Amino acid sequence: MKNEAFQILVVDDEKAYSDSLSIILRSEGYAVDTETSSAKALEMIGSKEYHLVISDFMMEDMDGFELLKMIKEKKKELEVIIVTGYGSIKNAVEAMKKGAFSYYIKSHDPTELLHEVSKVKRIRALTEEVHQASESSRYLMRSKNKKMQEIIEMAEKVAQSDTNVLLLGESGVGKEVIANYIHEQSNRKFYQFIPVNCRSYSKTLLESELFGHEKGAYTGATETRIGKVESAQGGTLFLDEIGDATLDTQIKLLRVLDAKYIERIGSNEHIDVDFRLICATNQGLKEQIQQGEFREDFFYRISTFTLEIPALRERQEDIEEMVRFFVKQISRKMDKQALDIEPELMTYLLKYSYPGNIRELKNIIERLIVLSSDGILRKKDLLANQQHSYSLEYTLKEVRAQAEKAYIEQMLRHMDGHLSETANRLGITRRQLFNKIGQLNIYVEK
Ligand SMILES: Nc1ncnc2c1ncn2[C@@H]1O[C@H](COP(=O)(O)OP(=O)(O)OP(=O)(O)O)[C@@H](O)[C@H]1O
Repeated sequence: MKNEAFQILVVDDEKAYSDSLSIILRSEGYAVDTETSSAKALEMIGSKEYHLVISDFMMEDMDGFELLKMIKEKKKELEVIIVTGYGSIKNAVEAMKKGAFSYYIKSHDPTELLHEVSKVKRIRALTEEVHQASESSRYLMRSKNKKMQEIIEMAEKVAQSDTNVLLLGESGVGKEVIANYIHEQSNRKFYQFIPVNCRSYSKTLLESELFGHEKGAYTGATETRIGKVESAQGGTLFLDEIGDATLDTQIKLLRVLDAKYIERIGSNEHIDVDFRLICATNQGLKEQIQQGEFREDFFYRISTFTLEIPALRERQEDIEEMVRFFVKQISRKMDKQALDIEPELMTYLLKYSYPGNIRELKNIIERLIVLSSDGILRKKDLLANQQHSYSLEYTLKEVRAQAEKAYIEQMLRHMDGHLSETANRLGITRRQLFNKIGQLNIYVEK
């Protein structure tokens, strides 16, 4: 961040002093506002994005402790440097214990203050970097689960070689996140990580997406286009849902892996390619081989090293931290203030089975944040507004069961857990309701 983008608010009821401080700070290029009243300063902090407040400790309308406390309540991450006379160093030290960044003694050399300001700026830049990394949808959160820890360790090891990797696991468990992690840990990290979802394209389109085409290669090919394999030059190609590639496309990929060159569609020119291949699937490739839908030779070629990522329900020790992580990540993205999680909601989230895995957990949190109007995430919002968007791997029977379960739970809550009334409203007998509660594993609040 350039100094001009670093916004400082100087608060001092002695105007002459705040003016002279602001001249010094501006001479270094910082953007500075000054304010003589603490109450006004608080208003300004609420309406403008400051990076630092430099505040006098003794002011008429509010003492430094109180102002510091109110600033930190409003904006926890906003740093405050306390300015004080020589006589009240003890108070300034106390203020640091309460969250001030540092203090500056009025009679000292102003370069001391400038030094502190540049420290705040540097730390700010570092935290922003960390935030940006953890805001990426490719960020890999560490795990407390033993199996997951082993997988991450193995991913780090395999990253050092050029081996092809096959990632197995249900939808939403983080296969793409792991593939990207392998790339980032490898020497290929200076080149690109190129993901392609084989399910998103028809056969012709997938091949053109992978290998590119020359202008006029087929109807609609109005421009020469570079394929993803070429874009992954030097880096990593990630083929998601590889089970959806047709036998023809599999042969072509196998040839590329052997010969290490491609031909764009509509051209005979050989273009040398060098990349690492990571594939992923949530289907049983072995069964597909038996049914003749997947080539055995291709399977062996892509699965030199296989990692099976566990479902979220098998790593329950991670759920609580993940919930807190996504609450922070998503609320920052949506520009919402810190949010609290109601304990009943956490209990529910810890018990839930997440058929859609981490993606589903993330979606649930996002929905809760949108619905929360008072800074608290509540269980009732989740259940009352459950949208019926299902991951595309259920049978109709399973979807029906989920919908029934959600509706019965909603009615039970509405009827304050009164079983006969609930059965009545649902148009079933009490006995049928009991059966449903058992079959669908419905949670009845006591
Ligand atoms: N370890 C993790 N830390 C933080 N976020 C994660 C982690 N694993 C997965 N996610 C998040 O969960 C979501 C699903 O992850 P990802 O797309 O990698 O799953 P997938 O297994 O590749 O899914 P699909 O099979 O449907 O392609 C993403 O939004 C991703 O950011």
